[in-house]
Amino acid sequence: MVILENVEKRYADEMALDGISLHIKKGEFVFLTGQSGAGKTTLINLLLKDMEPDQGRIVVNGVDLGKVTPHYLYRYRRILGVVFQDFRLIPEWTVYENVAFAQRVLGVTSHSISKHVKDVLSMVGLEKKAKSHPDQLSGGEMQRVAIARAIINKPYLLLADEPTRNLDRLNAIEIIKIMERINQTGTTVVVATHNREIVNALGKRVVTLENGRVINDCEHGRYMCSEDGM
Ligand SMILES: Nc1ncnc2c1ncn2[C@@H]1O[C@H](COP(=O)(O)OP(=O)(O)OP(=O)(O)O)[C@@H](O)[C@H]1O
Repeated sequence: MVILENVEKRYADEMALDGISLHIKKGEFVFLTGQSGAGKTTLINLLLKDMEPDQGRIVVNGVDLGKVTPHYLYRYRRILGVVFQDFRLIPEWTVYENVAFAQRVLGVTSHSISKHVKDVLSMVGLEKKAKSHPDQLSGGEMQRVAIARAIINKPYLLLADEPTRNLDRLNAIEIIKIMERINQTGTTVVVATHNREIVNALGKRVVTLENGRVINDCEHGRYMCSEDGM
């Protein structure tokens, strides 16, 4: 479960999040929507503990983020998988190496890594691209590698910030279907997006932000929870 209680975040005199309270259940799939500047990225960054809130409390899987010291940050981050709009792959490494790295740092044996990489690449439909480098892949393929990397350690929570922004329509749909499949394996998924079509197609929970506040929170919602009067 993810709990935010009255969370505030300000940049200089800009109030980015203005008293956000939100509960996300284990296994939920949640879209975060809202206009540019509404506070979606700030919320994701707080969940990553990339920054601290000025007020309020954030608890993820029983971990109170306010109590996580820098020394234990890496442990907290192990329960997260993260996907960004710009993929963030290491260009000099192959697909295999990019995905395997998250397991290498945990000291997993080469034999197990090989099996796990094969499994996640198959889940994202890229088993034949293990030896390719990022510059030999399409944008959609690069994002699928980034997803494979994000899920290889079986995260409790998968966070994605505009994962389809740099993709065409068909690739965007493919990426979101993969995230839905990951969610079906039990991983809680939070996706910040402007993509109206994919939000409407999935019929998942939609939390809409405006000026740093939650203005709508709909089960089985549509974009901004508004088009069908929800
Ligand atoms: N590093 C920063 N310094 C100052 N203000 C910032 C900073 N980052 C974000 N902001 C401001 O905080 C508010 C929320 O920004 P945030 O990036 O969270 O919105 P967003 O909903 O993710 O927008 P977008 O959809 O354009 O990515 C905006 O008014 C933005 O200008």
